Amino acid sequence: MVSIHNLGFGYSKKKPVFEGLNLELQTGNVYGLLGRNGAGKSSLLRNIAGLLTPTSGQCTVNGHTPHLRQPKFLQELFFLPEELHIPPISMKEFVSVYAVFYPNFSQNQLNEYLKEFEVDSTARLTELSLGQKKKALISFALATNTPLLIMDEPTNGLDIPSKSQFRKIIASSITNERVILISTHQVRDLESLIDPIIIMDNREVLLNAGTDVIAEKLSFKTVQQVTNHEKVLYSEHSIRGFGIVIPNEDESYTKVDLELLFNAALEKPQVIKQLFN
Ligand SMILES: Nc1ncnc2c1ncn2[C@@H]1O[C@H](COP(=O)(O)OP(=O)(O)OP(=O)(O)O)[C@@H](O)[C@H]1O
Repeated sequence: MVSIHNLGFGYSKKKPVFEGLNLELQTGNVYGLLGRNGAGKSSLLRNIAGLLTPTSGQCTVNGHTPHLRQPKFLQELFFLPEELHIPPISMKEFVSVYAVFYPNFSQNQLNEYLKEFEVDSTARLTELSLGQKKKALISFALATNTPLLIMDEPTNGLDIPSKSQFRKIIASSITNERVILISTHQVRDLESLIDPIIIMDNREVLLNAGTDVIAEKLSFKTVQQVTNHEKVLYSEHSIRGFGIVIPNEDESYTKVDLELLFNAALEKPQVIKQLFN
């Protein structure tokens, strides 16, 4: 559904944000996009949403070129940015203005999500708290039923119960016709939801793989002593000992620890690229 080949982008010619970036996104998945601050996650999302124009390469979404912003493409995409710009109107008025742009918008689904998130649909959106605003717009975004839904840091500002409601709602709304792409720093909050995992660093995509493939290739363990140093891709001290990432050589599958995976990818980018490409 999303196909990116050799994509280059920069805010100035001298300083590219990414170069030669390749990425394929298939329907039926909730992708988690990870990367350190400034890695280019928001810029990539905005390129896919057609809000920024690539300097080289191609990006297509369901056959559309995003930056041309053709009406048919805009109907198929909902982009929820990290910083929300909300008009001083109620959700009912918001629906009457914006729902017409989305042919598969469902009022019933919107009501269901707002109820699940316990958001007052009669209040002016600008008078809601940050978390409530986010939940109102996440509900609207999901109710548009667009084939591509992009959310930049959606769980920022959500309290603990809302994060679990978010996971539940997203998990129930993914279909075989849809791609949900979520950029996040809050890997612990979304660990059970996002799969495949995309890691961006140093102007490129280091990894784009499902957790089944990751577990096939890497083991995540807690050990008391780090031995066999040459095999250990990454280790970090914790209260329980050392969390380590090593190549999976004995076909025993461990649960993927996203934080360890992320740190391992940043510490040994070439090894991770070789393992997965
Ligand atoms: N409007 C802009 N004008 C110029 N440079 C920008 C602009 N927005 C972002 N950048 C630069 O582009 C690079 C990538 O930024 P981007 O916001 O895409 O990263 P990110 O991975 O989303 O970061 P974060 O995790 O901090 O949100 C950074 O070096 C940033 O300084």
